[in-house]
Amino acid sequence: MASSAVAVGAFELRDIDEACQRRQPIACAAPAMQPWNHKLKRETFLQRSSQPTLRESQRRGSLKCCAAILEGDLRTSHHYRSSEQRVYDVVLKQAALMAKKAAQTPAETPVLVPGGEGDLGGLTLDFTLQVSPELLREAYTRCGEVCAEYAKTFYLGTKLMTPERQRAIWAIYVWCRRTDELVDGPNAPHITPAALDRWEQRLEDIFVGKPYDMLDAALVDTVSTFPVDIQPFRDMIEGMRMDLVKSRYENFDELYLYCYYVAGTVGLMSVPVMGISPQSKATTESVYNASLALGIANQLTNILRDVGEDARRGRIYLPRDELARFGLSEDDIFAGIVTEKWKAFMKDQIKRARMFFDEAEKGVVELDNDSRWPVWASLILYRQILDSIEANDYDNFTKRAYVGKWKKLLSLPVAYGRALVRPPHVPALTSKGVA
Ligand SMILES: CC(C)=CCC/C(C)=C/CC/C(C)=C/CC/C(C)=C/COP(=O)(O)OP(=O)(O)O
Repeated sequence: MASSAVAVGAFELRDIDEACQRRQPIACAAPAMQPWNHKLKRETFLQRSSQPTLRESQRRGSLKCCAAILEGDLRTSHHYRSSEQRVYDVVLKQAALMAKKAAQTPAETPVLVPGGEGDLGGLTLDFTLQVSPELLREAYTRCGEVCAEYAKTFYLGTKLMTPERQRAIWAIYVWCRRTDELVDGPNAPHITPAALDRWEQRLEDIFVGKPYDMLDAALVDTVSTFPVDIQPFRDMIEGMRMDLVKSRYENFDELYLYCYYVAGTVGLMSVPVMGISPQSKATTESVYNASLALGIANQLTNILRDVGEDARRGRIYLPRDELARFGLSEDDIFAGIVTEKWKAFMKDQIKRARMFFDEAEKGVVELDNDSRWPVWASLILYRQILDSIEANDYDNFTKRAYVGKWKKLLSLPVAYGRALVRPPHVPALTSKGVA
């Protein structure tokens, strides 16, 4: 990465790398290095949660940081800036790419695709794939079946989207599911960083039109039809790498990065397919930001629901410094006893998860008409898991919080009603004109 000669203002990356080796920070005028502009409320909360305040030196960054961000490489930039700042740079980049790619004509779907050979943690790949329209249809149908099996409610929601959008969302969902299965599925004990590298190479192939199997072929078609960028996909694989080696989180900054990798990325992948309403006056980046917030909110909720289950696997996805602030230690998590300290800690964590849901809600209204309903449905349902943790009196060690069937069913018309709300600031259009 560092040896390529990409111009960064007055510098080139190779100059940057040399400067970095001399540990020489400088002010950087790269376009991605914009001042941090999240909402004050959120920033204050994050500071409370041991997020460092934004110092001038952080805003200026360093040469290496500029280079890493321009390359979209969170792995390199993490020594210099907070996770939220770094992830926000990805949001800005995705928003800019969406605008740029949306203006271009879509690439042709590849017809004859040379295959390859490889080994993915025991799975041997060997083929040349002929992608005919029938095969593609079959591939998408299979993606839909997988989505229906693992994410029923979300699948039902996608049925309200246009056929092109629903199948694209299924293809993305299936890729995420397969990526997750690498570290969480039956083959997980055999998965090594090298296997993840091969999965990433396979991803790169998908983005140049070379699928290894039918499900990949669906994604090849999706990424050539919609302005979807590869970066969030790469970042999700990075999250899996992180999961292989990391089972403790020192502070919220570390946890935030993990949540971005494994869930915030899904939001960024989905927006280009779901589309922003033509009536929306919101900036693309604010919609991306809301989608990121929904991914983070979902993942934080998932973590809070699964504390006991994760502890039994030796994992604690809770900020260690915040536990300490409430007088709690690792041993308390493993002991799994609901104490007053635990309840106070949980209240604080639930509050933060709800703040991310609140931020996400502001963006749903800006999505295209037929995309709002499934997003509202999944948001309302997942948010209710937090209520259920409260209803369980914060016992997430021995009880799994869930949303009952009737509550789930009731959420669907509520979501539908909310989805009817159009983006603000624009008069509602009727068949006779402006109402
Ligand atoms: C809000 C705006 C503007 C757009 C929406 C963009 C989207 C679709 C965001 C959704 C992000 C998302 C679904 C992230 C995945 C988060 C998550 C924790 C999934 C859990 O998956 P499973 O592990 O299958 O869940 P269960 O364990 O609950 O079955």
